[in-house]
Amino acid sequence: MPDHQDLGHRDLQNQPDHDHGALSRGDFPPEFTWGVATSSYQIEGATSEGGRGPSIWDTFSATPGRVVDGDNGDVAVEHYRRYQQDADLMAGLGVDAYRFSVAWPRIQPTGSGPVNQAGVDFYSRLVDALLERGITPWATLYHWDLPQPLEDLGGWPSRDTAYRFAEYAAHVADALGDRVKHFITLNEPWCSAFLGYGSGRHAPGRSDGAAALAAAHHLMLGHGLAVQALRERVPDAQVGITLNLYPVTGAHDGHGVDDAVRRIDGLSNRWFLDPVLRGAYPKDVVEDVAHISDLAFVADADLETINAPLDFLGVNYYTRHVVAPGAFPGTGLVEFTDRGLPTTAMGWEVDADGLFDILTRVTRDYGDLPLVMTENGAAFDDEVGADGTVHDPRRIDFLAGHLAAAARAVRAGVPLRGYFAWSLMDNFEWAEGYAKRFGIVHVDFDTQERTVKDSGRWYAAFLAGDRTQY
Ligand SMILES: N#[N+]C[C@@H]1[C@@H](O)[C@H](O)[C@@H](O)[C@@H]2O[C@H]12
Repeated sequence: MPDHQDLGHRDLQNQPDHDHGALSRGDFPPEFTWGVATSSYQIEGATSEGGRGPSIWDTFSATPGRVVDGDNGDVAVEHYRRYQQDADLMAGLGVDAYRFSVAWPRIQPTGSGPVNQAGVDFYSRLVDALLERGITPWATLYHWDLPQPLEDLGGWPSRDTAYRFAEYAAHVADALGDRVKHFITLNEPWCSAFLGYGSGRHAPGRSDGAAALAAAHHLMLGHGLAVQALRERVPDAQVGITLNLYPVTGAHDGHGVDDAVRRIDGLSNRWFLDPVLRGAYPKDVVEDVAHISDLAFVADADLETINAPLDFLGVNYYTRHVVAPGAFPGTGLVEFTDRGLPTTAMGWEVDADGLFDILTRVTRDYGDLPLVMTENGAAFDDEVGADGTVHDPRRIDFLAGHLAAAARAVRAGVPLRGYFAWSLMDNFEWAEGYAKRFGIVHVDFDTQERTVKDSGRWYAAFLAGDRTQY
């Protein structure tokens, strides 16, 4: 069991900028974990094979207008059948670890009841393939592919789903816990709840603020119950949760900006950080959402369950939020703005300093819990050249700049323990379909041919100890 002390506010000295330009893995602790990350629905395909049941993303993708170009994960990048080839790719990159997700609908096709042995066998084969190549498996239990039958029974707004998730976690622990010792319960519950049930931009595509808040709560309750199930079955496991976190900055210093920053920091970050790491919802944000929900779904012992001791916090970082009061000050409306910085293909500003800011903030405000960058990367419009290579200098610049920021955070005292590049290979980018490429390995979606991009070669060289410029 973890024994970190919550040291409260830490005085993290912002170390002087490193000798700008020189960076190597030697700038990180020797035991630092270097990896790549993916998720089941984004890469596996074979959605009707091996006894897998339907997920909310199968349903959402099949709904006209929900996903760009009507794309879906039916084929994806065929990882279900190409996992040995992909494990070879990872070995070639020289990664220490691979963060993948287990598809709940492969383990329990209806979301409850007996285990589908073919599904268990696939992940068992994948884990063995990784271990044979000296690659440590990190398993995410939930990366958004909820079994559709559970959505039909209410989905994450329903408390029962939290209990079904804990049962599923126990099955995964029983099946893989002899070889998998790193577990992430949830990936980005903010997206599952607020994009899935709030804006409807993600599966299951509902637009109901009260349902979104209930979903967020039951996702976190499921997290806490799953931590218990994992610890009972895999006592030597390292267990964490992954949150997408954002530094939030005011667009100017005019009237109302501080409140805009507080509101967005509250809903983006503290609504999940505080229950998971402090066992309480942030009071100011409870007031902000009171007109949407009275949180009647919160039962007495829930926050104690959610505040289960963790071994690490996974942080997904992509960009910063820059905000200003909305057109009607005092209404609580907030506008998201930009600073005219270079952007990725997702339209997100490239802001490596934001990585330093969010890592130091979490350590300063929430104590010495080890942190792991479970995702960081960028989408750019990559093309395979006539010579068969993929030149992606902007992704190299992105990775180098963010790794430099991570090294600065380590020097400032952040207990950062690992970094997983998002993503191993181009894949199904949710509502953007296959139009957005995040991989350090290019995939021809027609032929399934994999081509290591220049950024993949750069990452491999970095992992091999080469010094790089940034
Ligand atoms: N968008 N985007 C890229 C990336 C997405 O592909 C991952 O599945 C999510 O965990 C997280 O949102 C980040």
